[in-house]
Amino acid sequence: MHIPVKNNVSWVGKIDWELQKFHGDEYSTTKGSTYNSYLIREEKNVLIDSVWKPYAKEFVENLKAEIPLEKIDFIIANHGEVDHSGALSELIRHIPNVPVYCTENAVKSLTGQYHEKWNFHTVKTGDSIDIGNGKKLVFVEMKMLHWPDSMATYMTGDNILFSNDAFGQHYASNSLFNDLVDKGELFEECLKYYANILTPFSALVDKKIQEVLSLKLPIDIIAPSHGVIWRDNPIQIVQKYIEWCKDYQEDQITILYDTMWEGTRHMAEAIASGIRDSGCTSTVKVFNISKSDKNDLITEVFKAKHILVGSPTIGKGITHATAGLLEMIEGLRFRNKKAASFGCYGWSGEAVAKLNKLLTASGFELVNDGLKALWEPDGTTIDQCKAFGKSVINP
Ligand SMILES: Cc1cc2nc3c(=O)[nH]c(=O)nc-3n(C[C@H](O)[C@H](O)[C@H](O)COP(=O)(O)O)c2cc1C
Repeated sequence: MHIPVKNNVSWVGKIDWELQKFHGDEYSTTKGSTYNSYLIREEKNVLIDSVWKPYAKEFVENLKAEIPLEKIDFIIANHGEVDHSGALSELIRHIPNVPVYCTENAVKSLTGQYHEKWNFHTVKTGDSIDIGNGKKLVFVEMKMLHWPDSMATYMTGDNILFSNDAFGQHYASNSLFNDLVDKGELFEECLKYYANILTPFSALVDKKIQEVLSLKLPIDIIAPSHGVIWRDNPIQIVQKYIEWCKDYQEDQITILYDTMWEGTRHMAEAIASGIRDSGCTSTVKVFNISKSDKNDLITEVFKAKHILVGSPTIGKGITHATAGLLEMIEGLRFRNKKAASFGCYGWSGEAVAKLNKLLTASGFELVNDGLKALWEPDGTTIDQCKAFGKSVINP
């Protein structure tokens, strides 16, 4: 499949309607995804990135229909991850000497994964290659956004920023352009992507965006490596990233709990009603950790100014779903958020102390020592939960 992007640039990627899980089971892709590969046909023919490995053969077959493979002058590998580089082995088998432009770190990641000797040409920020017709490809290293090997490629003349994973989303669509898809769905996927993948690198995102904006390059199109291409007011997604990278929060309180026999759910709901009854106008959301999509929960943590986490005590600890979510939360290094914990227990009641320890280690400011309820909460305990909710918001 080939979709024109602008002038001599076309999309030659893959729409993956079936993808439901990404990075193993680490990221839920309920709206599928796309692997965006771009073919530039100026005096030089250039391929930017490829597709995920299972689609390598069909990618190369489709590419052959576009251009005789030996006419490809350069490959640009903006990022070594297998969802973008996965068809390169198959392609380079047909054109073994084709120069592959990438960062020094990408030579390591590509060689580490494919164990093949390609004709690598390493580039640094500001390096460029001439592609004829007065146009150039200029490289910008994007170290740790989101791998050490990442970079973006800017095409002069057509003013296209091939941003790789930055500004992308896991969102399968035939339409492929931001002005042709549902805006609500699109921004939801962008936010989910930022919250789940880019949060730990927010300081770098901020620095890199300022660096690129200071170059005052005209940007007509931002062409990421997943999801839709930003051609209608592309700067809108850059502005969103500028908001998101600055310890983002909305006026929201997110309550996350798990339960075996409903007691901790009753606590969660009483805490939520205590917050609401206190006259607090913030959005309050309550989620069962075991029943919700973990990546959506991460997005709700990203949006929150306070999170409250509840787990019953099991085996002197917390439930496995709560532990799994807190492990994800720790890795994402959220900043400027407050937290409190709660949970039911039967005899020893270690869960709240454990939650407090994990939340503190993840950078949350604990607002109190938490609330434990012995067995199923009775009326008095429910009142305590309501008061607890109120006190979390107004300590
Ligand atoms: C498998 C299992 C292990 C448990 N282990 C502990 C424990 O180590 N310490 C404790 O205080 N309570 C323990 N409990 C009791 C629960 O914490 C108690 O039933 C609590 O009220 C359950 O809350 P829930 O209704 O939110 O699931 C255990 C319960 C189960 C089912």
